Amino acid sequence: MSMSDDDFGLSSSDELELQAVADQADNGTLNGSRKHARTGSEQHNEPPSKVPKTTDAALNIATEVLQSRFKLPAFRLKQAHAVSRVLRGGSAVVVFPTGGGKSLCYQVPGVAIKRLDKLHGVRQGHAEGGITLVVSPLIALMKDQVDALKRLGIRAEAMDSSKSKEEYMSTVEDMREGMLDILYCAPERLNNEGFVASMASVKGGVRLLAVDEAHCISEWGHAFRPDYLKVARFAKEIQAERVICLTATATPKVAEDVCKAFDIPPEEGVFRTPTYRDNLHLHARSFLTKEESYPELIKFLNQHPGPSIVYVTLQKHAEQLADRLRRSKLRSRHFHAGMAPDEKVACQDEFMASKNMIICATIAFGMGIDKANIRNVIHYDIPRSLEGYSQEIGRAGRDGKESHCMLFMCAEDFHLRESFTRGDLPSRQSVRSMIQNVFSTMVSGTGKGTIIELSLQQVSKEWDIKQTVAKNIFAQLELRFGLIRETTPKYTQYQYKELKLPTDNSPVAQAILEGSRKAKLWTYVDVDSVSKKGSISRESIVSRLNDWNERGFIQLETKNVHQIYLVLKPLPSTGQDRQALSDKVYRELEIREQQDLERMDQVTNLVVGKQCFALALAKHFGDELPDKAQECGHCTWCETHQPVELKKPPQVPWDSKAFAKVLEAVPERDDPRYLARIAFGIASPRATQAKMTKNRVFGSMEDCSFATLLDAFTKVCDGE
Ligand SMILES: Nc1ncnc2c1ncn2[C@@H]1O[C@H](COP(=O)(O)OP(=O)(O)OP(=O)(O)O)[C@@H](O)[C@H]1O
Repeated sequence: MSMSDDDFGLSSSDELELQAVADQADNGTLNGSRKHARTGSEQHNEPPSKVPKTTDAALNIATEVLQSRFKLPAFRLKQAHAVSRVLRGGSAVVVFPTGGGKSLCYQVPGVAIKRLDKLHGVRQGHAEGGITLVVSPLIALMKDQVDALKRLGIRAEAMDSSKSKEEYMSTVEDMREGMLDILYCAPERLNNEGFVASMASVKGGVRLLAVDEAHCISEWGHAFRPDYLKVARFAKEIQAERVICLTATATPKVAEDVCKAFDIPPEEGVFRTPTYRDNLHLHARSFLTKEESYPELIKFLNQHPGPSIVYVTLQKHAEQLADRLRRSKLRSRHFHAGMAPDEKVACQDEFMASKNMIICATIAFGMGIDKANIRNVIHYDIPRSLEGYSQEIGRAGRDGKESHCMLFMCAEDFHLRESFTRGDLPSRQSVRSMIQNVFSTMVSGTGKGTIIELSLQQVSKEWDIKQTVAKNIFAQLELRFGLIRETTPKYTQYQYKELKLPTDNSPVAQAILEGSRKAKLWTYVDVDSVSKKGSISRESIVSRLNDWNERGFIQLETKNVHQIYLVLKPLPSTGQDRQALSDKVYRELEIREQQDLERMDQVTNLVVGKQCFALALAKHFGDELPDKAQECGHCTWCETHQPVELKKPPQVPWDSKAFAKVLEAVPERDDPRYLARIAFGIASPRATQAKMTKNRVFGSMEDCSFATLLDAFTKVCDGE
């Protein structure tokens, strides 16, 4: 089976976001340049003496807010501990399982902080007010949260790219006037100079900075995003009084990294609740092929009726499986981020109301779904990591009733999983050449005004480096080496698919419609030329497009984004220095690949291990079973005391004919990874451009291990 970028449905912006959070990212240790935010009283704008000290008063107010505003009777799990620490001015890390109630840990303080000020008679006048800022990577979830808060009468807003200029300005104004309690934004927003400046001058300051999906900060996390490290720097720059980091999945190492990034003392500042849930029965089975596993899936679903989620890796497989289940007389629908917004909503609504529906979905489904009676969560394909697995099974049985989680290990799937991981690491030569060229040809200006302007899309094409990886290389140059600093990007090209565009006779709408180029599927808008032609500001055009997108009239995508980096230090100028820098960057990318491969092994080891699944999972997160029990009593291991045996396809002998054909089809000998990827069936910008993904040799050696292929092609390229 071969894989291409399209398989991941990267056409849809929220899948991009989700994928970025969920998929293995690609960068390395950035410890060297970590800048620490101050915490506790040291971090306050107010003198420490004015910080409320009595826990009881803080907790009383928090409970009062919980009951009167949020209409909930009492805190649960360790919510009260975390809220109380935050209200006393401390920073915290909260590790609660999915649906554990993390949001309340910052939402309640977001309202209670100001009441507490009043009670203690502090911050009257000038410094009154302030806001709670929430950094969250998922725009769709942000909107849901804001709507829910508004319904409760809490002054909340979100700053996302779909905001029109007017809406943006009105939110900024509200902030200035101290009219806002909670503001959500995406981490990318922190690269926007205007936003950082407005946060630094918000009336009353940022009282609390909440960082959602905080595991993205850690290089040990399954979804490391170097951009996320900028949140720690940002916290310091805007002098956030205190910070609360929230995640559902943090191994001890990840929690340690998050603590380090924000100077949170691990002993008092980390609030963790056990992930173990005794109503979840964890099962696993092993198969050679999907044809073998499908009848077992049907059997399982028939034996365990009730609302179910079946997770698969690729969008097209979600569609195909749902279709197949329907043909097997099961009520089923697919869900993935490539669907139109109203289709997604309809699907979710139907699932929420149903008592027997099966959703075949990619990982895009589930976040924000608060359905208590999901009876089964099935991984029909191998999950990407134990963190992902744990998060996904956590959606089952929130009502506490018996629920079943089945993991199918299918030998056929390993190829796709490995392709994901192997597809990220570019060749060393690509990274060297990219850095060499960027530093010599894309730098402009002098002195303080020196900038690097580039299009990641072009960089990616030219040097055969995935865009996400290229972005991470620049994040390394920024955070680890302090050479550059990313600033507000520039968009030059927008494109949209019409969904149901209403009549809009406004001059700006007319200018867009008349000045755009309509192709079969997409309409292309060159913002600068439409602006010139129609004498309409760039901002009005962009905000109208965003408005249409927001209302579901169009599906909007931005193209030709130009990344702008300010140059902070003299860049290495000799070829030798640039190469040394590139090699340091490359080393980190190699480490990421290794970690991602290990993550896959961890999933396999859970299933084939001679240990209770629930215990092994708890241990992975630095936890244990209640009363130090060694067995849960109802997982596959506990029921059989036999490890699941991994089915392995018979070893295929080395196919020298296929090897020769690859060499014949690909004349280049400059990059063994390029050759190995083509043989293995992994798309890359260079392969796509050379139309190699359509060539017969693409994926022709997928039965070989990638490492073996790499070895063989390296020998050829080295002339051995
Ligand atoms: N103390 C409480 N009492 C009753 N309901 C609560 C309490 N805390 C949270 N909830 C409810 O639990 C549900 C899940 O909460 P929330 O969305 O904050 O979880 P989460 O930990 O952020 O989950 P996820 O990891 O999926 O984002 C919500 O419906 C919320 O209202």
